[in-house]
Order: sequence, then structure tokens, then C-alpha cells
Amino acid sequence: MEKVFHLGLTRHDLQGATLAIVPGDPDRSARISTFLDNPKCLAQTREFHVYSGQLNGHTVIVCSTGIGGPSTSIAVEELAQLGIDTFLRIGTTGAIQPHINEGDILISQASVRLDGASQHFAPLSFPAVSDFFATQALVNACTNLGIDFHIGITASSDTFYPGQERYDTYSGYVPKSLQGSCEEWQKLGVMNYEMESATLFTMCAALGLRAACVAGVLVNRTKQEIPNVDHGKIEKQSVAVVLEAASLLLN
Ligand SMILES: O=P(O)(O)O[C@H]1O[C@H](CO)[C@@H](O)[C@H]1O
Ligand SMILES: O=c1cc[nH]c(=O)[nH]1
Repeated sequence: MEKVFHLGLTRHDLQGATLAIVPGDPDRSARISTFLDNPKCLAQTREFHVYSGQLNGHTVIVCSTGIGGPSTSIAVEELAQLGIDTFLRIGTTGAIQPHINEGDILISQASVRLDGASQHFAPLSFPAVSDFFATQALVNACTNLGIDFHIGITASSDTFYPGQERYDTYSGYVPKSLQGSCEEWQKLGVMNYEMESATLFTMCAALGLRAACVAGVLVNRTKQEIPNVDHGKIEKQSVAVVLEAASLLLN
């Protein structure tokens, strides 16, 4: 059986799994796996930390994507070759609407394509839209767990600094084309910034795969730039949501 290029795994290793939970952070992969029965580390290569485990008797994969579209596209392409057709991203994010609080849960219905990788899958006129049923599962998961959430549009950028209009303390430089972009997204009702959903949604929609995205808010950028929150607490809630959504989709 053929191994895929980066993950170095075969279909046999995934034991028939069809659903993957995809965080950005490799360490989050390991933490999520501890909530599965019989967790097993399948691979740790570059930013891709891959685990398998059982959720209500179904095999589930957890695979970190690293930061940004290019590595996300590799993880998704290779997991799809191994039999995965459903991708649930669990991330962290920065809110840009004043009514969204730190610690809130955001579900991305669709994303503004501020990335480059998605254009390798479909032209910019093609929407970065989540899968309706996978997103509905995230909504139902929040309802079942009694967790409040916001659902809406996410701006998904290749860069953390200029693409999210951050004026860093080194150069303070954001190119003209991105100056004022945050205010524009705010006016258009965009909830937040993160860095993978545009690639994930576009490529999955283009390739006939299902994708959804949930994120915990680390910072509200209308109030401050540097997070001052308990990351563990925020992660705990979003992990609970993604695991419940995975259970709903698998049953
Ligand atoms: O916490 P993760 O899943 O990595 O998500 C967010 O955090 C990273 C930036 O700090 C980007 O990957 C962004 O999308
Ligand atoms: O503001 C933020 C916070 C987390 N991740 C992002 O991409 N942006």
C-alpha cells in the first residue's frame, strides 16, 4: 500500500476513518487525542501531528495543519487520499466585532479569501463556503452542550500581520492595499480573523469534501491586540464542541 508524501501513512493506518479533526497547533492534536478511546500517535512530521482514536466506536483522525493555507492544503490532500471526506477545523481566532467576547465560540459559515492557496483549487469568484451539514453539526453540538456561539463570516488570511492589518512594533508597515481592510470587514459584518478556513473551505468545496470550522476567541481586537486569556479554558470549550459535532456526524 502506497504511503502519502508528507504524512508517510497508508490507508491501512487510518483504519477506515472518514472524519478528521484538524487543529492548526500540533500540540493541540495531542491534547484532543486524549479525549478519544485508545489514542495512538500515527505520525509526527513537520507541522503534521497525526493521531487516531475511537469516538463512540468510530475511528477518528486528529491531524494538525500548521499555520496557514499551504500546509493545510497538504494535510487535507493527503488525508483525502487516505479516505477522509470530512474535515472539522478547530482553531483560535481574533474577533473584530465589539459585541464578541474573549472566550466566545465562533462558527465560520464562509470565509473571505485573503489566502493564496485556495486560488490553486478554484478561481476567486468561487466561494469559500463551509459544508452545510458539517456546520449544522457544530451548531447542534453547541446547542446540546449549552454553549453560546456566533455564526457568520470569517476573514482568513495568509499572513498574521499585514493580512490582518496589524501594525507591528518593528516596521509598523502594512501595504496600502491592506490599510483600512480591517474596518471594511467590520462594516461588512465579518466576525473574526484566522488563517486556514479559506483554503480549507475552498478546496473541500472544489474537491467534493466536507469542511466546517469552529474557533475560540483569544482576543477582541477592537479592545486590545495581545491576548490575556486562559488558553486552556478556551480550548477546552472548542474541543468539546468539535468532539460532539464529530459524534453527531458519525452516528
Ligand atoms: O490556533 P490555530 O488553529 O493555529 O489558529 C490560529 O492561530 C494561528 C495564528 O496564531 C493561525 O493558525 C490561526 O488560524
Ligand atoms: O487575531 C488572531 C488570533 C489568532 N489567530 C489569528 O489568526 N488571528
